[in-house]
Amino acid sequence: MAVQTVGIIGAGQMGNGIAHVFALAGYDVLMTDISQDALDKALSLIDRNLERQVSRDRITADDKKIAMARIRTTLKLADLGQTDLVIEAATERETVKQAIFEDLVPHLKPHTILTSNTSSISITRLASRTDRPEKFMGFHFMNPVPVMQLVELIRGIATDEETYKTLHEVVEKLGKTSASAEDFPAFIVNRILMPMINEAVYTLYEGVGSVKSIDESMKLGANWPMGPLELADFIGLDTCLAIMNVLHDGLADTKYRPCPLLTKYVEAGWLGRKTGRGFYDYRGDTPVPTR
Ligand SMILES: CC(=O)CC(=O)SCCNC(=O)CCNC(=O)[C@H](O)C(C)(C)COP(=O)(O)OP(=O)(O)OC[C@H]1O[C@@H](n2cnc3c(N)ncnc32)[C@H](O)[C@@H]1OP(=O)(O)O
Ligand SMILES: NC(=O)C1=CN([C@@H]2O[C@H](COP(=O)(O)OP(=O)(O)OC[C@H]3O[C@@H](n4cnc5c(N)ncnc54)[C@H](OP(=O)(O)O)[C@@H]3O)[C@@H](O)[C@H]2O)C=CC1
Repeated sequence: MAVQTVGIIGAGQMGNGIAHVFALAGYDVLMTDISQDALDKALSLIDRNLERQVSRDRITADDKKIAMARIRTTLKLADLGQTDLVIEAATERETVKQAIFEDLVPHLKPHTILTSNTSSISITRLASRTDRPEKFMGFHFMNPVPVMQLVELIRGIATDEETYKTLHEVVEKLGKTSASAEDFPAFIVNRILMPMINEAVYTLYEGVGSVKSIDESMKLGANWPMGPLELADFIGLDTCLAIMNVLHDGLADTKYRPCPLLTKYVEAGWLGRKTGRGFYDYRGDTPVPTR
């Protein structure tokens, strides 16, 4: 089944990056969110990120103009019923995702493929609440989407071969590389990465290191491009905590218990870059550790 129009639900950090790469690759994009402010912010961020690629001669000014013209926004979830492929990229809370799919399903065309950009939540469970589990997949982009090469493809227990093949072709058209993961908690990337980030928070919580020394150690000692606490702020501390809870609940192993300090930051609303403050305070000229 050919994909031409793509619906994106959630105009946050991931939604805007997904819209960016699909529009640049020639797809027509319709992005929705529950707040007009989030949609407006996403469009200006996409414009800035495309401009950055123009200034580095990665794309031409014309490519940018055509890509921006391909992105439309709406506050009405039902409008996405006209698309060929839907990518849900709303908050990492299963109840939020389930409610979105339940509201959307009555408006969909018979052939539309449904996907979630979830970091960790069961694809089989999300699919079971729709009218098309055979056309449902995990379609997991990495942050920042315009830069990261990987897309994790996760089949639910009922996903059919045609759906998998269609999405595999879409990943190739985006110029990215797919990796297939089995549908178990947090799939591959976050099954490995998030416990490492959680361990970095424990290292801070137990006073083994400071925010600065922990991030410096992993950047200079393990050649990480970002320190684990800087990366946690980049991902979003609410998303990091949500993933740890999915691992802890789904695998029933205490080694996945989220660090109490991570929970504290989330409860304070200090979610990282997206709220201006997390393990670092981003409200000044340079990021300052908050602990
Ligand atoms: C949580 C999940 O479910 C899954 C996940 O995503 S886990 C998180 C995965 N992501 C990571 O691990 C990110 C680790 N960090 C990095 O790779 C790098 O720090 C980084 C690419 C984010 C920035 O790299 P950098 O060298 O410090 O920045 P910089 O040299 O300015 O930018 C490199 C490129 O990235 C782009 N870029 C940087 N930050 C960006 C952003 N926030 N959004 C979009 N593009 C960005 C720049 O435009 C530049 O693009 P071009 O090469 O096309 O010119
Ligand atoms: N952050 C990351 O590094 C990565 C995240 N992911 C996954 O992508 C998804 C989105 O993450 P991220 O972009 O970081 O999250 P953000 O919090 O940045 O964005 C989520 C967006 O979804 C909106 N939203 C909430 N409820 C609804 C709804 N019912 N309908 C439409 N929009 C809604 C939010 O609005 P509001 O803020 O007003 O609630 C917000 O604008 C999550 O599943 C996450 O696990 C995957 C890879 C990497």
